[in-house]
Amino acid sequence: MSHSCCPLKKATGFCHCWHVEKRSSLKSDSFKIEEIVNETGCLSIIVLGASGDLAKKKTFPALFNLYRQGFLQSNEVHIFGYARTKISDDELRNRIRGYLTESADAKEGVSEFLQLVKYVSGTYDEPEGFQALDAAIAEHEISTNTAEGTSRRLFYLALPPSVYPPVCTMIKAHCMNKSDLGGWTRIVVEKPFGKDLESSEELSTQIGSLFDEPQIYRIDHYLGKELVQNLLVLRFANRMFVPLWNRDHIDNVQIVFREDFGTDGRGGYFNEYGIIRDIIQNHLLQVLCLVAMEKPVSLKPEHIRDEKVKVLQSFLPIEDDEVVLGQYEGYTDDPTVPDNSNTPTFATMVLRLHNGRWEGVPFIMKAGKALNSKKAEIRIQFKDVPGDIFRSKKQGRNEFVIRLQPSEAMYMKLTVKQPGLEMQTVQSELDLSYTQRYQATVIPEAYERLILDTIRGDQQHFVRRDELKVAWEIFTPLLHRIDNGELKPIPYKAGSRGPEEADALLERAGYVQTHGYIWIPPTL
Ligand SMILES: NC(=O)C1=CN([C@@H]2O[C@H](COP(=O)(O)OP(=O)(O)OC[C@H]3O[C@@H](n4cnc5c(N)ncnc54)[C@H](OP(=O)(O)O)[C@@H]3O)[C@@H](O)[C@H]2O)C=CC1
Ligand SMILES: O=C1O[C@H](COP(=O)(O)O)[C@@H](O)[C@H](O)[C@H]1O
Repeated sequence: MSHSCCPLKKATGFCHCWHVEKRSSLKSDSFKIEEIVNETGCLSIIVLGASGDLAKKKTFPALFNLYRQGFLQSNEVHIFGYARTKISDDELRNRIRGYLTESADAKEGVSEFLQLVKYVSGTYDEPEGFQALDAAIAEHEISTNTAEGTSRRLFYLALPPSVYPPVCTMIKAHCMNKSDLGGWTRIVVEKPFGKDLESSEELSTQIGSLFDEPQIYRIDHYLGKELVQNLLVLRFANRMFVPLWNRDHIDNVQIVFREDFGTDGRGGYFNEYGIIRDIIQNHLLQVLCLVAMEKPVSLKPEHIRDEKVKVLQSFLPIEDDEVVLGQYEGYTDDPTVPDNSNTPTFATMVLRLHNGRWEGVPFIMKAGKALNSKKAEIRIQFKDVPGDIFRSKKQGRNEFVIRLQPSEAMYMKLTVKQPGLEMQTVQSELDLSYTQRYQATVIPEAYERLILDTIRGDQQHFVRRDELKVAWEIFTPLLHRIDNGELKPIPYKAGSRGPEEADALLERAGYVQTHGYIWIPPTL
């Protein structure tokens, strides 16, 4: 490393500047699940609902990033957009172009990538559109494959769940992989998968009658986030956490999602679902499973998903007095939202597990839109030190915080001696901030990682049917009470912390807030 920046080096022979070294680390080989084989040959990715919000903001950008990094090869892959909107190939390309890259070095690839994208227009419940789609895919397969080529077809349903059944029926009837020489047909379905236990089971049965479970990828993009994927490693590859991760040491766990904007033009969708179905029943519950589950037998997808199901089966019913709902003022100004809407845009609730590891430990789930900040994190608060000779309890407890976004980090809040002559204690932290520690690493977008998993046939980070069923069992009684108007959201100001009653619930559940200390993400 050159130390020419240091003015004292000449006099002392040493550099006195601080440098953040770009250290190489000891890395293990990446883990490969034995059954997953790297395949080659023609790959068709079909984005259904290509005219929509998710497709332009997440699906196409993720595909572009995979292409840019060489995971999608131009001699193998073709991407098809499909929707009812009547637009040309170029119109679709122009719609998505602006979402593809922010970095200058990636600009060149954009036009090449867009040439791989074609558009087919059609309805979701009639054969004609799907026959045209099948013909377009087949044409690509014939032109790409050598005589003995395979055919891999990935259908990404970026659509409202209400159209999943007709779309799956049409795919099954008209668009399946036909090659005798190998390949597959897979479908990716988005959340929310149903509205309650009954509708979700109905949807699962309909889709299950058309596709086998290994062909269905129920995506929950929180499972593709870097720090969520780190949870298994953190918990099961670090000896120091093993004795601490249980009811003997942990007082409470919080899993928090906050957004500083409202429903932003998605009011019609959101009002039908609400914050519990949109965020808590899927994203936060999946995170909770990874925090609470036992060590799986191996990293095989089925072993991991078996452990998640056991956690989900251990929940006690949610009590109404452990739920606070909110709705931000101005939510019903959206013309697609009825004035008398009872839909919560905020919820805090306590979930309780009835098992040996977690009995008595509240898992506090908190999610809200139009709040005063945007972040998602897991906050594990430890119990007080018995016989605390420093009386440091007043300053705050040990907390292990996993910041999922923004500024990915994990930090451990500790009580330490305040530097100086006095014996005083102060709250501080051990901090692993990703922007600082992994400066040269670009953290992949969740969708990028998960789409790559679907191509590779890795189901580890996708939700299995029985997992989904138990997830709905937990929330359906509460959701029905809200839908029936038995529980009402409390109004809160947009840009606030949410209803004050939520803080009171946190306190009742045992969370002790640290006063006068805040973690600040380090800057470079
Ligand atoms: N947007 C987001 O940030 C996220 C979305 N999701 C999920 O992804 C899926 C797609 O979301 P999003 O893109 O926002 O949805 P959109 O409302 O943008 O719908 C996508 C496309 O589906 C078609 N469509 C819309 N409503 C209907 C309808 N009632 N009947 C038939 N077709 C319809 C439209 O295409 P056309 O009219 O051209 O056929 C539309 O462009 C949903 O399941 C959503 O919950 C999940 C995570 C985040
Ligand atoms: O699934 C959804 O997630 C987004 C938040 O995703 P994030 O990756 O930005 O945290 C949320 O805005 C949306 O309402 C919901 O449908």
